[in-house]
Amino acid sequence: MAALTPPAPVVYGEGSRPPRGDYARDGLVLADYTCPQNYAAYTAQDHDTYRQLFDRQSALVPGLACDEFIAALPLLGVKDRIPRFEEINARLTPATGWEVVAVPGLIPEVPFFTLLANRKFPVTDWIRTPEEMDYIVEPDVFHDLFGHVPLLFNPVFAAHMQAYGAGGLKAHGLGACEQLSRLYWYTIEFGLVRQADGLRAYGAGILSSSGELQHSVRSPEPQRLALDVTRCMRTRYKIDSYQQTYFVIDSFQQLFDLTAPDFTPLYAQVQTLGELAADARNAGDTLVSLA
Ligand SMILES: C[C@H](O)[C@H](O)[C@H]1CNc2nc(N)[nH]c(=O)c2N1
Ligand SMILES: N[C@@H](Cc1ccccc1)C(=O)O
Ligand SMILES: [Fe+2]
Repeated sequence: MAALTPPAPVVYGEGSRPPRGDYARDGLVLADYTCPQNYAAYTAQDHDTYRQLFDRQSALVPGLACDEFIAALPLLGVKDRIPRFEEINARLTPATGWEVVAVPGLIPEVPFFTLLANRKFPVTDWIRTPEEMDYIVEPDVFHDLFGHVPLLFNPVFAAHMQAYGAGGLKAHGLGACEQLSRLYWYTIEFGLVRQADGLRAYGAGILSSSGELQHSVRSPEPQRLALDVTRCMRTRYKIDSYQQTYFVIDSFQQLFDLTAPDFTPLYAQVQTLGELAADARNAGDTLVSLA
């Protein structure tokens, strides 16, 4: 797929101007919450935390992470210290037009989706403390770089992520952010893909987790459903435990195709059908077995 030319930067209207982070750039005021990666602020302990996380997690991925992720992981470059984002962009931008940009943490939906729509992936520029090695509440630089960035080297997934940005801004306008965030959660963060040689993880929340990678692909405990967009958008999720339900795709092209149609009628259908618990069993679900 030819590298898509990123659209012109988005200029915020007054209403969506964020409380901080207004940057004047090339004459445009781009209030997008991004900040330069504060590389000097990282301590030796921070770099060592990244190295330990990278070594532990990359040893776990064979047989559990999808092939595209394993193929792209080396493109993150250095693994004995936190990479400079421009080191990654030197490879990523020529590959799919994506650019990693630093943000101070979780940012509001509109700036987040606007960045995605412009092929800019927001990467948190701090790293967890050694005490948080096994669990963090918010995404840190390791979750974002290790979990999210490798698949941005894949042209189909890269195009899908940009479509998410535009879709997110549309959902915001329709008041459907909650529904769309469930789809994001169960695909981009916790999605599974069925390969010829079995189930594998592609969701960043799984790929960057030492415990959930094995659980999601091997445990008989959770249910696994073939991805149905409406079913997925009805399904609540928990942020502080392993998923009780995983949604499974057959390929990134299928994911791209399933999410291409206009979601407006689906958002209405989700409202009518109502929400489902994270572990709900529902008639019409297509179960995916472990074998
Ligand atoms: C879209 C997703 O569901 C969630 O709402 C957004 C909000 N803001 C974010 N901000 C950052 N920095 N990183 C993220 O992953 C997200 N996720
Ligand atoms: N096709 C969706 C937008 C979208 C694209 C890709 C991923 C998620 C959402 C819509 O019309 O709202
Ligand atoms: Fe994430």
